[in-house]
Amino acid sequence: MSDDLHPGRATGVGQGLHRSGFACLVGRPNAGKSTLTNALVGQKVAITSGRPQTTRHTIRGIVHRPDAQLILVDTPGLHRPRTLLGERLNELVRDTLSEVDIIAFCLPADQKVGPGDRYIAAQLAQLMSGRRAVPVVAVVTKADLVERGALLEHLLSVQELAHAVDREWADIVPVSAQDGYQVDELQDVLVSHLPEGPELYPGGELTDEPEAVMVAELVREAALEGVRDELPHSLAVVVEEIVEREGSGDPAKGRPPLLDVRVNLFVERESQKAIVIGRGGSRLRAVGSEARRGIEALLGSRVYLDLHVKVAKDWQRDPKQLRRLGF
Ligand SMILES: Nc1nc2c(ncn2[C@@H]2O[C@H](COP(=O)(O)OP(=O)(O)OP(=O)(O)O)[C@@H](O)[C@H]2O)c(=O)[nH]1
Repeated sequence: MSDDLHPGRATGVGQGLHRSGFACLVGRPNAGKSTLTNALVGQKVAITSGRPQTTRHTIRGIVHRPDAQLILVDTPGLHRPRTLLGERLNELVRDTLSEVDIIAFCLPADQKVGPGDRYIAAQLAQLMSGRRAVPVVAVVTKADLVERGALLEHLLSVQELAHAVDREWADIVPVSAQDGYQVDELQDVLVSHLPEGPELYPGGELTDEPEAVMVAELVREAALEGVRDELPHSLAVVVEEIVEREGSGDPAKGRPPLLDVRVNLFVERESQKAIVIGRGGSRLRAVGSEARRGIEALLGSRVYLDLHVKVAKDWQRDPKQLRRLGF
């Protein structure tokens, strides 16, 4: 492939620079996103569980290398909305996409650029400009299925797709997840668009403690009850610790120990904090007892639940913050 398709590549390899961040693969159904994710991640990933990390970001894999950590997150497929639900879903997709550092738009080499691709390109065009513009790399997948001439033609029509929405792809990379053609190249290209930063998942591992995840989910549900419209996606729940209070249980008498469960709720604004806490703390107390019942049932133990509400400004926009918040 001619190198002018890969302008401005700089992975920082050998420069002692470490990059980290989030990437998202989009594309119409069957474009080869899952297969490519697996090929990119290869054997280098260690995910202890396939459980979604949150309802909004499912981590599909981590590319863990000495010079970079690339976290691949999933979104529901971008598609043309036919229903209101579809529109809402697409809003959610756009929210997620606006938080990543780089988007890879997958277009299969064996299929002509079609209306579905044009729809996605138009959606991406919005994200590619504005306050926090996200670069988009066009990835021509399944390159093994077509001859070189046809591939070149396809690359041109993919480039044209960007021009039609008045944008440029940050790169165009043909790959084959099947035979490994250019998969490492693509990895380098994606990494080159990440900001400088430390490992977000030390050792490339997702520590997945199912109990903590479920406890967080129970608190989140209780906290959103009745105020979902006011706190759409602005609430993040982090379980700080679950510890047994010393000397609290008595196995001889069949008395279970008391667990101290400390949980932080993060919102974006003071006004949201006020909503969560309620007048004189009344709402937070109700949230606490509701969640505590669920947690006691879940853990089979008595629970002392300690909830703290904190303001973390614009946490949704900042991937590093998201990581800190357990996303
Ligand atoms: N020949 C060839 N086939 C591929 C390649 N990548 C994916 N496929 C095939 O294309 C089909 C779709 O691949 P997926 O990875 O499931 O596509 P997807 O985009 O994740 O699909 P959705 O989950 O529907 O969005 C599967 O049958 C794959 O085996 C490739 O590089 N070469």
